[in-house]
Amino acid sequence: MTESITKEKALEILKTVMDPELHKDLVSLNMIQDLQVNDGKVQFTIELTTPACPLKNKIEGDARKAFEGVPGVKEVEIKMSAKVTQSQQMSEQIDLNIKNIVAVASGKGGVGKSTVAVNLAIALAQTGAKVGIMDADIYGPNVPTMMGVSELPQPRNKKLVPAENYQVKIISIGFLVKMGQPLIWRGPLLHSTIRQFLVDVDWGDLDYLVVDLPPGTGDVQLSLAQHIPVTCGVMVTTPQKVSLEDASRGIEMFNKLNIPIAGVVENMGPMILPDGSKLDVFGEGGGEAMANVYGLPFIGRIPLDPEIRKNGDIGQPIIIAEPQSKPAMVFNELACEVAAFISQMNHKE
Ligand SMILES: Nc1ncnc2c1ncn2[C@@H]1O[C@H](COP(=O)(O)OP(=O)(O)OP(=O)(O)O)[C@@H](O)[C@H]1O
Repeated sequence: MTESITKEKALEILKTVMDPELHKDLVSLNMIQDLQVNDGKVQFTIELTTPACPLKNKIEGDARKAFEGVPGVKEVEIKMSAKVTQSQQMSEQIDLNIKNIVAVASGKGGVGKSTVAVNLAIALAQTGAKVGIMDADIYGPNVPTMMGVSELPQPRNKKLVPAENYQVKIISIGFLVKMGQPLIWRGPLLHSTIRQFLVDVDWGDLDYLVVDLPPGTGDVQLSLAQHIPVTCGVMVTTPQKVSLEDASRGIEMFNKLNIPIAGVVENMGPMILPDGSKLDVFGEGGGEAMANVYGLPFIGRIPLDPEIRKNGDIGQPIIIAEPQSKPAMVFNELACEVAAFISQMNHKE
């Protein structure tokens, strides 16, 4: 049987190719975009940190060489492009007093993205930071329910005033639509609403704004993330294969937008039963393995726990309702990881 080349194998190979200036591999540096492997043909784009990269030819040559003699590789097609930092461009366009925007995303619905966003926001606020959460999930804006708020205060000075609970300021698309009433969000309406959520909301000064993106990695999510000056992303997945495949598309979405990823979170891992044994529902470890393949930090494994659902439903996130529980501790560590990632990023700039 002849060996065939897979996307995972191609990524492993690209991980051996170093950027000669940054002394890190191209995958960890998020320089590999649009990787495709079909019938022995490997295609990808190398995105350079600066358009006038003097080492462009060397990087391309090294990447090509890495595939030489690899079984199953028939052809290698490399495109070179240059990075434009979306968030930098946009911050200049909108005058914001928000220091850092963290976008929480998932490849598909129901994996616990909002749960992670809400608990992350509260954990960050509990460290003393000024925090807001923007619920941009047009398909299921459930942040208000999870945060225990149902309406916005009266506007002030022609600006929307966010609701507030657990020291977190809250804005949600859910405040604009009646419960259970579907609303078709066409692109321009969605974008103007999101922009309004940034510009026309009296956020005050914020250290962190956590954004709960709609699930998925299609055009809606892509253009939404493009309309917000995102500092970094957090990818939420469950451990099972289908969810992981969707999550890897999510990682590629962030890469396409040049948004650095603070890490991957695996939610709904094995449930810990009262006798200490584990009940495996969706599996375990898939999120961490995926993070490793993409050279990303793995920043949290949250077990499946009925208390998370119960407390979410009554507007008391687990980090508030049961601060000593295992999931609450994981959320605290997750918040530390995200904050550390951002401070390292800001340090580099
Ligand atoms: N680790 C967990 N253990 C038990 N229940 C959980 C866990 N994580 C999330 N849930 C529950 O699963 C449901 C879906 O979670 P959540 O709304 O956070 O997911 P989502 O990915 O944001 O979904 P959507 O696609 O609707 O945006 C909620 O009822 C939530 O309380």
